[in-house]
Amino acid sequence: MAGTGVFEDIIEGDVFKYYTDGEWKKSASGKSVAIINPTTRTTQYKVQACTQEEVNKVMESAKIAQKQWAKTPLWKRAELLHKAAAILKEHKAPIAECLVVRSGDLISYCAEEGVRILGEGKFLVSDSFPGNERTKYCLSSKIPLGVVLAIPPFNYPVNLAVSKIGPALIAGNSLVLKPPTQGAVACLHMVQCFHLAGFPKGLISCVTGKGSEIGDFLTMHPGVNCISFTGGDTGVAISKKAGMVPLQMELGGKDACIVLEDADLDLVAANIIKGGFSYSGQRCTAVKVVLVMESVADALVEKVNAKVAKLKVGPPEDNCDITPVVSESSANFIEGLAKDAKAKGATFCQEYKREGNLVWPLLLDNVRPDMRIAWEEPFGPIVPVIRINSIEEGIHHCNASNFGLQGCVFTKDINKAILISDAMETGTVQINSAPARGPDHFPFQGLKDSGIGSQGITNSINMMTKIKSTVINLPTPSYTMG
Ligand SMILES: NC(=O)c1ccc[n+]([C@@H]2O[C@H](COP(=O)([O-])OP(=O)(O)OC[C@H]3O[C@@H](n4cnc5c(N)ncnc54)[C@H](O)[C@@H]3O)[C@@H](O)[C@H]2O)c1
Repeated sequence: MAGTGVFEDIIEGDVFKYYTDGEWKKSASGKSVAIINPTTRTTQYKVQACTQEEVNKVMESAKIAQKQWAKTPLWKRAELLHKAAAILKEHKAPIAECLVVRSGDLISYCAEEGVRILGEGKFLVSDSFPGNERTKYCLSSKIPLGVVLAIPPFNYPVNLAVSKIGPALIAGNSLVLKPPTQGAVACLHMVQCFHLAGFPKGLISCVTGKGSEIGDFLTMHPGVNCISFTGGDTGVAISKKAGMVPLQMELGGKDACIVLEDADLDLVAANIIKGGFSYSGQRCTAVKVVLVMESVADALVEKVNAKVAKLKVGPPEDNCDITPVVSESSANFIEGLAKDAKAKGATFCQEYKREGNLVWPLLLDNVRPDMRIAWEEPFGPIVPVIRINSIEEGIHHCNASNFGLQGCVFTKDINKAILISDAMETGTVQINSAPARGPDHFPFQGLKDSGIGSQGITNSINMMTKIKSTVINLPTPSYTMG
């Protein structure tokens, strides 16, 4: 149960506390933010509404703690991360087993990868550049950035938090976490695992509150040296407001699934179900548009429909496949897309049905480019199908999107698959599988409005460091003789 056992300290009354200076505290604001249960649409939990003053204090502590942490040997940093990973895995029950095991492994991998890549630097000699003798030796190494601000989204609140925390800490940074309100409770439990591991005070903090009150204040705070954000369009706005700090942005997507005539349609149908409807479609890498060759479209739609009919719809407690989407506004948005498609003549393979935040799975056939669903990210269980007459048409649709996260192509012809993959303007293309993030050490990045930079453990560690060089100047050229 949330807030019990070793997690007792993180809650008082019915409000979860925030974490700063190694302690769980109540905000001086006396206010809280409600977390609404998507099924019952009533308040399930509450978190502190932190003030700007409290954010300032958190930033101050983070700065001080980072200076000490940067002087902590790499192996010791790794040791503490391994400890946190073990504690997280040990206490998976109250957080949710499926969220935690992968995250524990991710933290351990960060520790191991960090020890390897941060233990190495570069040595350059000057005579490789024209006009120079060998009079200068350049030693360069990776050093921390300072305070990293981590902002994960609601749909993977633990995994997408530790994918920022692990790299930041192993690289010698301190970390301020601002969890998504829907998902904050899982985040706060995860933070307690880091607390129990014994990280120094102030090194990790977790502030909760209203985006309108502390969102911009955090992202524009002069104490922040790096922002790692995963979410929607908010990220585009943040990137315009943030100062001269490195940004890692993993944003929305409109992942296309291109299906050629020779594709294994059973495999495609299974991947559309998994890729389009798991998590009720609330995944950045969900299949968000199917671009299928006209000649196989009827057969594919029939296979997908047969599988949609088998999806269990209802509350998460009943282990259903399709469960209520995160908020009423999200359900309203999805409904808007469905209504627009209806008005413009899309074929509804199932009847549109909604109760509260629960939206029944829906496949829309014969979608055309003038419909909003052809371009917008529903973040719900609706998958549009656009019938195409050539591969070029499919690639053109994919590349006309303002998003460029992932895409996938289904064909038995590897040569065509490679050509299509190269032509698709997306951060990753999956061949014969639905888009997906991971394993967590794979590079993961979005082009265009889908992001800045690249995630993946190695890339994130590198991104959260800067290069420092020391040049040794010799009075006379010196060449190694053997
Ligand atoms: N590319 C990826 O890796 C990836 C992964 C998961 C989700 N997503 C995207 O995330 C979106 C869904 O998640 P969401 O609804 O939580 O996204 P969101 O953009 O609404 O919120 C993301 C985070 O930003 C915070 N936030 C909101 N306003 C803020 C502000 N002004 N300043 C600072 N922080 C602020 C939120 O509290 C939350 O923690 C979808 O668009 C999805 O595609 C992307």
